[in-house]
Parts: sequence; structure tokens; C-alpha cells
Amino acid sequence: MNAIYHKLLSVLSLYSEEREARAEAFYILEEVFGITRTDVYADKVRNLSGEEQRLFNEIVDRVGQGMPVQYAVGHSWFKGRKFSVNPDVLIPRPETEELVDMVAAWCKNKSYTILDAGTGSGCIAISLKLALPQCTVTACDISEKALATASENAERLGADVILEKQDILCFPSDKTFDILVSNPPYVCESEKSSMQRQVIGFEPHTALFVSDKDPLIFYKSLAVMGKTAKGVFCELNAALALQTQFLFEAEGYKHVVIEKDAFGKNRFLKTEFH
Ligand SMILES: C[S@@+](CC[C@H](N)C(=O)[O-])C[C@H]1O[C@@H](n2cnc3c(N)ncnc32)[C@H](O)[C@@H]1O
Repeated sequence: MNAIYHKLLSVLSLYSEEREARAEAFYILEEVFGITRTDVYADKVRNLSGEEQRLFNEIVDRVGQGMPVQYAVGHSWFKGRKFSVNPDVLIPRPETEELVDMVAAWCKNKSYTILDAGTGSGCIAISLKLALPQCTVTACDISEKALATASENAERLGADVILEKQDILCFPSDKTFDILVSNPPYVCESEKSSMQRQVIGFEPHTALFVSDKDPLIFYKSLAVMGKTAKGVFCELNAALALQTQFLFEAEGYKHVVIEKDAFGKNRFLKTEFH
């Protein structure tokens, strides 16, 4: 089989199980160079141009340092669209696509104002705006670098999203929205040791981690921010789903529902008609 495939596989195998490393090698070849799995198996891989060879070497260097492939190639797929990603933003996760589907279904044919709190790459806000063009979508983040990436994605994907620098933990009380959606940081510091090295080493810790002393800190603010909204939709830490539900109920929400993700984990909280 082809030399460039083997080069990638040998480097990716340093960090990933063999099966995953193979999938990642094929992903890079196809996404960046348009070389398919069939080309590789049939040993029909074309020669790379000088420019492509330089890019290939750069990608090999990046993944050789343990960088996740999405950062190494500079993009990730979310809801069938290509989002630019870099170590300033979380790599969008498949579970979050389910959160978007939930909100999009609930807001269908409604002209709501929507806030995506903690937007990162902008994947939630942009996907919602493209699914619900009649809605006004605002996205906020505390990180200016994340907002710059979200802005680039919004422009390239043609989504008219309002971007604001805001801190969820002291969000202005006079700003209200019909729908609040958020995938806030929810991984406890103590869970770090069980996470993949690539995640710990490259993904932004401000996007991931919360202190063990106050793991629901973001949900406390979201529960206050959402009080005037028609619906609140959050992604959450499966291990803290019930505590998160109690927190919203203690804030006076009447219909707080926990939904499972495709992996069967308690992953989403939604409040409706409160
Ligand atoms: C788990 S990431 C989610 C990113 C994106 N929405 C997604 O689903 O891929 C959480 C995001 O919240 C942002 N964030 C962290 N602390 C924040 C704060 N106090 N106020 C606003 N945003 C914050 C991070 O910068 C990060 O982009």
C-alpha cells in the first residue's frame, strides 16, 4: 500500500488505537488531498505536487505532536457543514448535533430570538440560523479568539449571526431571549486523568473544564438567564444530569426534562413552557 498512507498511519498510531489511526489517516488523505480509501487499497495514489508535499509534511508534524486531526487539517464537520477549527475553539462533537436538532425542531416556523451561550466555533448558532432563517440568532463567548473563528465560519457559511463578547457568569440581566441554548464547559477537573491526551494537550481548557468545587457554575447562571425565555436547551455532564435538573427545578422551572444522546447517556436538559 501507498507510502504516504503508511507514513500517516505510523505517526497517528503513536496516539490512537490502530483502527482509529487508520480512519484518521484516510480522513486526512480524503479531506485534504482528495485521495480516497479506494485509491489507497488499489494502490492508485497519485503523486503529490510540491505544494501538497509541503502541506503533507506539516500535517504529519502536527499529528506527530499529538494534535487532533481536525486541528491538523483546520476544519471539522458539523451538521454536514465544514467549520474552521483551531486550538482556540472546541472541536464540535456529534452529541451537539443532537442538541441543534432538538432546538431546530422546537423552533420550527417560529420567529424566535435565540442566544447560543459559549459559542466556540459557532457551530450551534450558525447551524440554527441556517435551519431557522426566520429567527434572530445571537452567539456569545468570553474568548475573543473563539469569536473570531465563529465570525469567520458565519461569514463563509452565509449565516447572519450576531456575535458578542459576554461572560455567561455575569450576563447582563436586561438582555433577554426567547430561547437559550448552551453547551457550556462541564467536565470536572478531576475527570482530566481519564481523558485522551490529544484533548488535554490541544483543546482549550476554558472550553472544557469546571472546578470540582462548583461543577454546575455555568448552569446556575443559565438557569437565571433562561427565566424569561420560552425554552432552555443545554448539553450537560451525564454524571451530573440529576443535580442539574434539581438546580433548574429549584430555580422555579416546572417542566425540566433530561434527554439521552445517541450513546444512551443523559446528555441534554430542556425546559419548556415554564
Ligand atoms: C464546551 S465549549 C462549546 C463550544 C461550542 N458551542 C460547541 O458546542 O462546540 C464552551 C464554550 O464556552 C466558552 N466559555 C467558557 N467560559 C465562558 C464564560 N464565562 N462566558 C462565556 N463563554 C464562556 C468557551 O470559550 C467555549 O467556547
